[in-house]
This record gives sequence, structure tokens and C-alpha cells, in this order.
Amino acid sequence: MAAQRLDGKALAATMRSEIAARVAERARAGKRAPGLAAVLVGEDPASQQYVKNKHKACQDAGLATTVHRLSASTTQAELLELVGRLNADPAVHGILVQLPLPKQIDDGAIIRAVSPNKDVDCFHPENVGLLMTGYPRFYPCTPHGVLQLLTRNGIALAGKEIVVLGRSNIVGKPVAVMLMQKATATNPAAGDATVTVAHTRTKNLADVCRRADVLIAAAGVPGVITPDMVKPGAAVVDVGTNNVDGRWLGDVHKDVESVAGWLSPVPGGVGPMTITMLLYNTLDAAKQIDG
Ligand SMILES: Nc1nc2c(c(=O)[nH]1)N[C@@H](CN(C=O)c1ccc(C(=O)N[C@@H](CCC(=O)O)C(=O)O)cc1)CN2
Ligand SMILES: [Mg+2]
Repeated sequence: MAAQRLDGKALAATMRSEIAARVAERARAGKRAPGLAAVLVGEDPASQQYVKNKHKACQDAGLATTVHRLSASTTQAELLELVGRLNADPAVHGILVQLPLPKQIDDGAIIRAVSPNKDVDCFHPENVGLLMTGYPRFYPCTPHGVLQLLTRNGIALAGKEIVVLGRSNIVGKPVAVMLMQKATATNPAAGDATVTVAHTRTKNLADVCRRADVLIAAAGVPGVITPDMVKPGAAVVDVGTNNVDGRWLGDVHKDVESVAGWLSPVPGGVGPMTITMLLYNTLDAAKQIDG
């Protein structure tokens, strides 16, 4: 039997209208619109598309959004100067600097320069520390999108065996932390699950993955998860967005569809949820800053 679809496009549409309703409510109460400043350095086509999609999603939900486009030859000092101005601007509640940055710029220096109160990507070490200790200021967008996609489709996580394939700072590490943490009133997006992180040096990868009730594929390698690596009936979340010859391919091989119980598609799974959780964080930042 074919796996049930974890439809990120549909859930994103539902959640974006929920966010739009809350933004409209704030406007009726005389509050300023949550403001997102997106910074794009260079001409990478995928990054341009992601920023365009983020900008449009913000506009559609009633957020105030500006895109700052800088040339590929921008210096680190120039970018730091822009980030400093955005940190000081009261109309800006959230700042996102699209990654990757050109090689002359140290990503870490820019991430650390964004005010932690406006860090809607949740990349700043202060926010990573808060997340790690169970007192999140924000949740990182892709990991939060993965949790929402599972829980809002009725997939319970507490006590489950979850395998995360990938250990990046943006996805693998934070999603593993969120999935293993205890859910509390101040940390609701937590899985209470038993989590294993697998990566390029993992021995017997297929055996490890086959233990999973929930498998999160975030390796960045097209088709790396094959049917023999999946427990029949497992929920499989594909975080891979690999552009191969102009087509979007996930990390999960198409034949997994006949083994998994649930499967998120690429495109239309985690990607739209990542953008939605950015809107969620920008609204949250506005609440934290303006009340
Ligand atoms: N500052 C950030 N940089 C990057 C992040 C991030 O969260 N913050 N994540 C990735 C890229 N990313 C968001 O920026 C992202 C990737 C993919 C998608 C998406 O919607 N993908 C589509 C397929 C592509 C398409 O149709 O355009 C999908 O899966 O349906 C959204 C956001 C690295 N950089
Ligand atoms: Mg760099």
C-alpha cells in the first residue's frame, strides 16, 4: 500500500492563514505589523528563489517585509553595517540573512551580529543555547516545520524510536535536540522521543535507519534512503532539497513510498513548512518586542 502523504503545502496554507488572522488581530488592536528584513547577498539562483518565496509569503500574511539585495562582492564590513542598522530599526522585528554567504564573508560572524531578539532563523549561539537547555526564545524554522508536519498529521512522537540522518547546524542537530526534549509549557515543540543521529561515519546505516518508527532524512544526498532502510509503516520525513538538472529531488528514493506508512514529498513537504515557521517566528518576535 502506498504511504500516506505528509502534505507540507496544505499544512503550510492552513498555518499561514492562522498567522494572517493573528496579524490582522494585532492590526485591529493598533499594533504595528510584524516586520521581517531579508538579506540576500549574491546571485545564487536557489537562494534568490527562497527569498522571493519568503517575501511573498510574508506579504500574503500581512507582514511588513523588505528584501535587501547586495552584490556578490559585498564585504563582511558592509554586511555587518547593514545588520547593525536593521538591529536598531524598531520596524524590524525579524532579520534573516540567507545562507550560504559568499566565501569572503564569515557566516559565523554575521550570525553572531544579528540581535538574538530578532534572530528569527534561531541561528545565533545564544538562541541555540536557549533551545538546547529547553527554554527556547525561537524554534529554528526547518526543525520546527518537521515537528509540526508530524504532530499535526496525528503522528505521536513520545517514546518513539527516531533516527535523524544528518548532523548540520541548520537541520540535523537542532531537530534531534527538539525531538528528544521533554515537552513543557515553555517548550511545547518537543518530541519526548528516543533519538539516534546517523551520519557519513555511521556503521551499518541501513540497520540503524530500519530501527526508526520515524526517519528524518537530512543528508543532502539525493535518493540516499532506499526501501531496504525503512521499517514497514514508518513515518519518513524528507528534508532534502537537491536540485539535479533543474528538478527538485529529495534524500528519499521514490520506491520508499511502497514501504513507509507516511512520507513527505519533495517538493511540497518540508520546504513550504520552513517558510511558514519563519512567518510564525516573525510574529512571535513582534509579540516579544512590542507586546
Ligand atoms: N537564513 C537561512 N538560510 C537557509 C535556510 C534557512 O532556513 N535560513 N534554509 C535553507 C534554504 N531554505 C530556506 O532558506 C529553503 C529551502 C527550500 C525551500 C522550499 O520551499 N523548497 C521547495 C522546493 C523548491 C521550490 O519549489 O522552490 C519544496 O521543498 O517544496 C524553502 C526554503 C538554506 N539556507
Ligand atoms: Mg562563507
